[in-house]
Amino acid sequence: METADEARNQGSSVSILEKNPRVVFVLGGPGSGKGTQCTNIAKLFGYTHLSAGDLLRAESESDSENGIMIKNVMKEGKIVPSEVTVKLLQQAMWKIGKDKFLIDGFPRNDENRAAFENVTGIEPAFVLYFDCPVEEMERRLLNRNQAREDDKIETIKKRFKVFLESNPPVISYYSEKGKVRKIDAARSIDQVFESVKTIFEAQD
Ligand SMILES: Nc1ncnc2c1ncn2[C@@H]1O[C@H](COP(=O)(O)OP(=O)(O)O)[C@@H](O)[C@H]1O
Ligand SMILES: Nc1ccn([C@H]2C[C@H](O)[C@@H](COP(=O)(O)OP(=O)(O)O)O2)c(=O)n1
Ligand SMILES: [Mg+2]
Repeated sequence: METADEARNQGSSVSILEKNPRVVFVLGGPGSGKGTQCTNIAKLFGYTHLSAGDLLRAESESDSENGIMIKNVMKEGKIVPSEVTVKLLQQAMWKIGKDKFLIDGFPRNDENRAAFENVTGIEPAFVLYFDCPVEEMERRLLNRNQAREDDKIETIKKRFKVFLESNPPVISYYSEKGKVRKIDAARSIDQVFESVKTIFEAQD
């Protein structure tokens, strides 16, 4: 995997990282409302929304050598190796060339977090954390209707288990840095967005 220095030596493609883009990580369990809220935040506050899951799904549908591996990992509810995901995020940031990104569904574990930091040298401005009870997340996922292979109950259960194990170390790491903005995500979409707005208005 490229380090920040190696990437810099490769010239113009890394210009976006040299600009030190503003990055907000958006975390929360499967079904907590990350994607829904990111769409609203992007519109109102001018961020570019990058969903790690969407990038991985697109990669898994391409001819990429990693396609089958990604599909299998997702079906098992596990987390794709960081080098694959970080590369996709980094490429998307270069290609889009904007300077304010919402990174949705990443970092999902401590390995994701450390890899992103090492490769890009970027620290998030803050971390938005949608806190929602598992029962509510399960109800939402079973009604999501996006024909996602991983929204079947067997995979949903596996994803919850992985989330409950892997998310706390990430939240602890950023809590110690005073960067976590936790939101009660069990309320309506509009109520959650009111809290989100307050946070972005205070930060921007
Ligand atoms: N606050 C909310 N209350 C009820 N349903 C919601 C809420 N936020 C999102 N949803 C719905 O729940 C499902 C999961 O939301 P989504 O934004 O895809 O979550 P995530 O990206 O965290 O998995 C979607 O069908 C969405 O429309
Ligand atoms: N950083 C990430 C993000 C997603 N993935 C994989 C594993 C996740 O269960 C799937 C789906 O992620 P996605 O963020 O789209 O899922 P939710 O919106 O939380 O329901 O992708 C990953 O391996 N690593
Ligand atoms: Mg999502």
